[in-house]
Amino acid sequence: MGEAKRVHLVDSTLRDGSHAVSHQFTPEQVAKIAEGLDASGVEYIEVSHGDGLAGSSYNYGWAAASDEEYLRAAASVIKRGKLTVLLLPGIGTQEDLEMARDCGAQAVRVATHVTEADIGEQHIGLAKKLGMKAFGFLMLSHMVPPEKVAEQAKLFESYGAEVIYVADSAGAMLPDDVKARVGAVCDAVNVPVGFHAHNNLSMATANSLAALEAGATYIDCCLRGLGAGAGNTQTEVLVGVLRKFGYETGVDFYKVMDVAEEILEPLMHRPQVIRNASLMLGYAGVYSSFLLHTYRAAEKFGLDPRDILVELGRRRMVGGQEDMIVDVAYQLAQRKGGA
Ligand SMILES: C[C@H](O)CC(=O)C(=O)O
Ligand SMILES: [Mn+2]
Repeated sequence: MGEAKRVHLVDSTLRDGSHAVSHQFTPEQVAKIAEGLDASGVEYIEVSHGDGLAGSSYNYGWAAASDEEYLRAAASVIKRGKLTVLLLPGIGTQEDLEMARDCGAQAVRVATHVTEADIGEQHIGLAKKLGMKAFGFLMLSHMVPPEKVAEQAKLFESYGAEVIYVADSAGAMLPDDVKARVGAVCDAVNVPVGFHAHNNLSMATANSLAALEAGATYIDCCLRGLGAGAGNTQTEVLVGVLRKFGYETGVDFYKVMDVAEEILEPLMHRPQVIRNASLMLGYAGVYSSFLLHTYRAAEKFGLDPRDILVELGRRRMVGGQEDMIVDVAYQLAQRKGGA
């Protein structure tokens, strides 16, 4: 038998997954989940507001506790894994990153829109100065061709990023789209490449495998697939599937299944299924964390959320423009009312 290929897993239940519980995890719950992930052997455990450090706000949804409380809770139980944070330049600041480092975060993923890696240069630089592992994370990578993703990945690499991620934030890609983008990035940079999937078209696990086939070695996942929109690649499923494909994750399959069923599942507000609106997010190629905002706006203005999503896709709206959803809904309602 050949040597198993190593895959690095980044579990984002306590970051992307927080979208699905409206950022209402308590620090005690965070500690329990982080402890379970760590005991299962998960290498990177990401803890932040769904929209990254300092995401707790009117715009992105108030969290039940501060970043510092969450990070300290997780750091107090993580023994083997690396506590990781996500930071969107413009939302999170240098001070937020320093605070995360003080709390014990060892890695940061600096996330920018796929065409805007340049706004991540200072944060990558600071992360390295603080002794943290710095990842560059290209959001909504489906929106541009593979060459453009590769160009932006090279920028991240030039700033010192040690891993570059292709993120299918809207769950809009099919395996060939993933292979084209991940393959182009792998050809362009000399650092490891990762992939972050969303499950809007039920392709998250298949797309994660496609990314590995194209050369990625880091893959994101969340217990029970918890996450924005239709959620992410399901950690415990991915661990089982990767075993069957001959990959080594270092994660104990049974233990991680138990963490999902016994610790995470009772905390979920609703089952993580692909509802029609999430399907529409993938279909229309719209940012996953727009979903709850879209539902709220649809209810407020008496609209079908699918119409709002199609319009958001048509306008090519990007992460950070959540406040515009209400404007779009208002305009659609005006049009519908014949005003
Ligand atoms: C801040 C975003 O939600 C990052 C992410 O998980 C994605 O782009 O997908
Ligand atoms: Mn995501």
